[in-house]
Amino acid sequence: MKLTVHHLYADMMNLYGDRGNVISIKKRAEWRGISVEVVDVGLGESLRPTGLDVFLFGGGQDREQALLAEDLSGSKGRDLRSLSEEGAVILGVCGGYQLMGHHYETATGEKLPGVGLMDLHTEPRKPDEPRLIGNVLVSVELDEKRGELVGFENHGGRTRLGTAEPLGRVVSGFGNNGEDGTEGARKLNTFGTYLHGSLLPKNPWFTDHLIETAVRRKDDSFRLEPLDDTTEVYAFDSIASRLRA
Ligand SMILES: NC(=O)CC[C@H](N)C(=O)O
Repeated sequence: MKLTVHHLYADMMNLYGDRGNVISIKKRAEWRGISVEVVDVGLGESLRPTGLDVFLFGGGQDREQALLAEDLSGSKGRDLRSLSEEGAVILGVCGGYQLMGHHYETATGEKLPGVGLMDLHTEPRKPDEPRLIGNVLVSVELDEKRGELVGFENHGGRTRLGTAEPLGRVVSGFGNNGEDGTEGARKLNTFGTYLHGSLLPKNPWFTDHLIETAVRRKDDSFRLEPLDDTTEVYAFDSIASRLRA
């Protein structure tokens, strides 16, 4: 069994160690005997799904996002929309997440078109509003699983959800816009979130959910064996306990 991790714009979208998400998926899959190939997909390059895939899209600043918006406006965006509708596993963080909606309006008022994977859009912060920065704790219900995610957010944009479901509810921090208590978004197996950190190393249950979902598109009975997550749980708890206090 071989899982392909498609790392979108690896060299441009890697704020706050988002590359850690790629490493986390790779290691946790390999520790269960699944071999993993990581494929970087840069500007002008097409997606080549294999049927057992995870697509990862990290965060970046407005400057990078403008370059990507153009790259995503053609066949790559169309391919991502079909993959998302088929139930492929796609995760976007912050700048990547913002481009998964209908549009992102930058701090200077440039309206960048998004891929439209989910019904949401992102507005710029108003001149008197701060950037939303800090550690975040989010409670999440995913199918039959209920859990929490910790991460670090740093964004000016305010995301407003249309019909897209939130990924979770903010326990501490700001989330999508600092107002409505929602964090991230989800449609089928497409996920967007403001949580850097990087996210997946500190939230192993969510990493496993992504791996398991990707494999179960081929083999419905597939289950991951548990791992010893002492280190990951320690990393999670050291932040979550402070945020709950
Ligand atoms: N951290 C990020 O990915 C930044 C995203 C976006 N440029 C914003 O500030 O809203």
